Amino acid sequence: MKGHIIMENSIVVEEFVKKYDEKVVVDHVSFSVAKNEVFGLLGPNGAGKTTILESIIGLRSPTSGEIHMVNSNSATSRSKLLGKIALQPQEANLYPNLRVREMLELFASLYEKSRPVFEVLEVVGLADKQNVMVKKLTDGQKRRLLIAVSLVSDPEVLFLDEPTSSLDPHARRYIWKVIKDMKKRGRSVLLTTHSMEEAESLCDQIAILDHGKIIAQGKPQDLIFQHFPKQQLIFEVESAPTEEQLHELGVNELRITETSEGKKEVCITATPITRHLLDSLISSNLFGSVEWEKIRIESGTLEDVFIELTGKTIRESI
Ligand SMILES: Nc1ncnc2c1ncn2[C@@H]1O[C@H](COP(=O)(O)OP(=O)(O)OP(=O)(O)O)[C@@H](O)[C@H]1O
Repeated sequence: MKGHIIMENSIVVEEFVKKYDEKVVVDHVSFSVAKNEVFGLLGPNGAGKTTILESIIGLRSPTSGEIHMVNSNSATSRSKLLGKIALQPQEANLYPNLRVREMLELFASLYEKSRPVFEVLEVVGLADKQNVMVKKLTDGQKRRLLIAVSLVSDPEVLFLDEPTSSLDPHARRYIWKVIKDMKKRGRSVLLTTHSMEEAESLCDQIAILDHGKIIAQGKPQDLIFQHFPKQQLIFEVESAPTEEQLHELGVNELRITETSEGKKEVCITATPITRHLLDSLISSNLFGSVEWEKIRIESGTLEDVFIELTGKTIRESI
């Protein structure tokens, strides 16, 4: 393990292999998570996400390979990591007969340094529930409280295992806020998810896993662009310019169709749609009255990348 790599990253996983009996469930996985970065492990059920996450924390030991976190070896230096990392606890760790604030104060008292409880309550959106008994919370609020518990130690790295699965959109929004808040504070987050949408909007870097192997890794937008470089710009106009006029503006691939209201729908394909192309289209005055605020750009998604790599949707794989 090279010293300088460890210094610059919160987590470094190198050639990690995990076998149960002779079954390989994680197969030579390598990645690193930088400080101030949200890293997503994506994949269907059984892909190996939880095994990787729990091995990084030191709850499972690698069959081979190395895992380092905040400059310590996960397998051999667990005590050094106390207070520096946090994993969202299970629901069984909640005390139903305590009030929300009391429960967080109890957990905060376990650490030498902790984040103010009121601040954590604000981040997870439970400030107005601070005097409510834990047992009276809804499922979504309990999940947020569990994440609050993991925030009180003000960890350098936060681990979240499918933090938003089966949550309603309201509760999900708060979890997303927690993740963005961690990043703003210069901390790292490693999360596992089945949701491509979640990964696309939250993660700086992702690794897509299938059958224990990383099949794609990088920034979500880079992965999408690598696999689906073409983008479509779509808008409606009263009357469309000729193809020749558009070619002169640098448009090489386009489709113009008539809508049910008798307007024209212009669909321009480019690799990718650049700011320069948009500027020249808008300033050309070729389109008459275009409702520019209604234009849309369509491009590939992470789901499309997953389908291309595995031949199935992530839902079909679950
Ligand atoms: N303790 C264990 N003993 C034997 N096999 C295990 C053990 N833990 C996990 N596995 C197997 O390892 C593989 C990876 O499991 P893991 O839980 O890491 O996947 P996952 O991607 O997190 O899935 P999910 O999304 O369902 O949580 C699965 O085939 C699972 O059955």
